[in-house]
Amino acid sequence: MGVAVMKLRNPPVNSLSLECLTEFTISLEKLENDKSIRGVILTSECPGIFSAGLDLLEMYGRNPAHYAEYWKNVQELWLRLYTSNMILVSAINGASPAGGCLLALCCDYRVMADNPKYTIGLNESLLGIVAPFWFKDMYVNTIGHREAERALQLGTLFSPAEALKVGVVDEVVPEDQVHSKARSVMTKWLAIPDHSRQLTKNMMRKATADNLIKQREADIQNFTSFISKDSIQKSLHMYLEKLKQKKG
Ligand SMILES: CCCCCCC/C=C/C(=O)SCCNC(=O)CCNC(=O)[C@H](O)C(C)(C)COP(=O)(O)OP(=O)(O)OC[C@H]1O[C@@H](n2cnc3c(N)ncnc32)[C@H](O)[C@@H]1OP(=O)(O)O
Repeated sequence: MGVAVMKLRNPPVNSLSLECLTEFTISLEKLENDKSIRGVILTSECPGIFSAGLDLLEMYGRNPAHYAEYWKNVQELWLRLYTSNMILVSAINGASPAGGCLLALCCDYRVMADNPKYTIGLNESLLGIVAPFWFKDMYVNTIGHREAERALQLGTLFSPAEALKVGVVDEVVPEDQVHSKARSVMTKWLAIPDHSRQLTKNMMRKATADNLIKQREADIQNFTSFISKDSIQKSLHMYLEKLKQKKG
C-alpha cells in the first residue's frame, strides 16, 4: 500500500550520532523521491528504546567545527521530517527523551506502547542545556503554550498515560499492538487524497519550518557557542557520569 517502515538501529540506545543522522536524512530523501511511497511508519529496532535523542558524545569534548557540522545535520533532518509530504506515523516502542521525542513530534500521528518504563518528553533542561526555539515551537504546536512552558522548564519525561493526557502522543496501546495500531492509523490517513492532505499539512507547519530556515546559520552559531561553553561542557560531563553511575 505504498508504506515504508523505517526502523532506527543504532545500538545500544539509538542515539542520533552524526552518521546516524546523515543516514536517516538520506533514507528519508530517497523515500520522499519514490512516488510509490505515501507513508512511513517510524519505529525502533532497539528493545525498549525508541531513541535516546541527540548523541551526547557529538556535543561533548569536540571542537567548534564539529559542533557546527553536527548541528547543521540535526537541522537538516528536522526540516526533512517536519515538512515531509509523506504521512508519518511513529510507533514509539521505547524510551523517547529529547531528540527522540523530537523525531516523534515531527510525525503526523504518534502511537506509544503502554509501558510505564518508557518515557517521552523534551528533558533538555535536566541536562543543563536548553531546547532550541524550533524544538520549543513544535512542542507548543503540539501541546499548547502553557503545557510546553511547564514541561520545558521542568524537563518533564512523561509516562505513556501522562503523554496521552497532555497530547504529546495521540494514542497509547498495549506494547504488542503498537505496530498493528500504527498500520491501521496509516490506513485511515491513506484514505485522504494526498494533494489536500499535503497542502493542509504545509499550511499548518510552514511558518514553524520557515522560522528556522530564515535563521539557520545564526542558529548554528548560537548552538556552537552555547555548547562550547565550559559551564555547558561541565553539565554534559556530569550528566554522562550520572548515566554511567546508574549502571552501578
Ligand atoms: C542552543 C542549543 C542548545 C543545545 C540543544 C541540544 C538539544 C539536545 C537534545 C538531546 O537529545 S540531548 C540527549 C538527551 N538524551 C537523554 O537525556 C537520554 C539519556 N539516556 C538515558 O536516559 C538512558 O540511556 C536511556 C535512553 C533511558 C536508556 O537507558 P538504559 O538503562 O537502557 O541504557 P544506559 O545504560 O543508560 O545507556 C547505555 C549506553 O548508552 C549511553 N547513552 C545513553 N544515552 C545517550 C545519548 N543520548 N548519547 C550518547 N550516549 C548515550 C550511555 O551513556 C551508556 O553508555 P556506556 O556507559 O555503555 O558507555
